[in-house]
Amino acid sequence: MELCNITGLKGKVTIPGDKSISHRCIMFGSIANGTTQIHNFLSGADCLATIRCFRELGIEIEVESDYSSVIVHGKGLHGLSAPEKILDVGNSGTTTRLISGILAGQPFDSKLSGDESLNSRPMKRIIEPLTQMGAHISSILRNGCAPLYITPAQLHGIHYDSPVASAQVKSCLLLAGLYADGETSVTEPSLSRNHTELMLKEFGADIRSTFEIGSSKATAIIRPCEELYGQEITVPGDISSAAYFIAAGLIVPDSEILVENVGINPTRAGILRVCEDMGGDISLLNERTEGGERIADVLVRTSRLHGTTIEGDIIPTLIDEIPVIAVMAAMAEGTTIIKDAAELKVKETDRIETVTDNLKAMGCDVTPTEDGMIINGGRPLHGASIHTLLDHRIAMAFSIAALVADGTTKILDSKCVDVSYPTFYDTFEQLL
Ligand SMILES: O=C(O)C1=C[C@@H](OP(=O)(O)O)[C@@H](O)[C@H](O)C1
Ligand SMILES: C=C(OP(=O)(O)O)C(=O)O
Repeated sequence: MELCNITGLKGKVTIPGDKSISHRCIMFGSIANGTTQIHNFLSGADCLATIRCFRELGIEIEVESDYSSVIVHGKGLHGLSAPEKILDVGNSGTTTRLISGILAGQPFDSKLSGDESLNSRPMKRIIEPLTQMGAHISSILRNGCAPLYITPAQLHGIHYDSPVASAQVKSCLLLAGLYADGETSVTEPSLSRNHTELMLKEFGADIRSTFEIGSSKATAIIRPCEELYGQEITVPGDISSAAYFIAAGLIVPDSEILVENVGINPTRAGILRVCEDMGGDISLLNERTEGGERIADVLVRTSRLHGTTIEGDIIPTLIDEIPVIAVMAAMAEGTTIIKDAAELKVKETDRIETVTDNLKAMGCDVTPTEDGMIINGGRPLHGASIHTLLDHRIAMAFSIAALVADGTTKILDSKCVDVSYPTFYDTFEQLL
């Protein structure tokens, strides 16, 4: 994909369904009794991997040709059947870690494996606590990564003090907790996205959250239950996808964009605070609650941004948006410091490296650090070849950078946007 400098992005865009919520609808619907009807499902490759895995586990999942409606014919907590082949989790960390929690409680063997990037991401973070619960789960190559092999075991409830704020680790253990013989609780250093807690409650699970006063620690507690019940769910637009249009509206000269239908759950919406902190002209319109999730339309106008510091508890609430926040920081006056974000190193790529390498290639003054980066913004960016290394977030973030860079920017392997936002470039054209 080749892109160049433009001005005046005007109009409105509607954001496709949230990736995290779409995954969970399929998973929870599969182990619930009755049907789960999903509207506005995200047809990104990651969520299609989740559908593929649950079909392989014997679940009938009907999809409209445009995925506007998906129906999951759940078979209850104990209704999955043994897969005939290795479960292919593609590029999706969420599929891998959440499904492992469910598979650990099944009376059959399963193996799962993904693409090269997925199979190099750390799985010890779920193998260790699941093993503490009594699960039989191992890394087939003994390198702490997928492919994973899971065999039947009786699970026990544990308390797990997680060293990382990770919704995938938390959700994996909570799902395993559905199959345990007692209460399971997970404490994380600060609250990560809480869709699992909100949605499992709607499905009828006995789950609650507690927060330590005077500390940022958060604990989610689940007790095994008899059954879950199918739901009708409308998936809110994904704030992680909205982020590209929010950033474009703020940094492309003479722009005004209304980004419609954005999920603004506080555990996801850190980017909105950062835009405000950077001096962005951003407002929330038409705020509403649907299916327990807060939603709004986000209006952004071109703004003179300035640098900021992003650190601490806000990091888990914007972890996937850091690549595009870094692009905004490159265009902002002054210095932006991003720290406490070492988790970036274990995403689809090492995003500290991919973001800083590509920003440097465009002429930005940026220094990678152990847990983030320091960006001295305000220098003009120039067109470059962007090495996405097949990371969808890098492709989209640098497509936005291309709009404010001199000359032409070439996004290599731009097709990888399909992972989370297959219609990204089409939506873009609506604003030109
Ligand atoms: O639970 C989820 O749906 C996700 C959790 C986050 O990962 P971690 O749990 O590894 O932080 C995030 O980066 C990912 O895109 C989706
Ligand atoms: C990290 C991401 O996803 P996952 O962990 O599910 O692969 C992402 O979408 O940016």
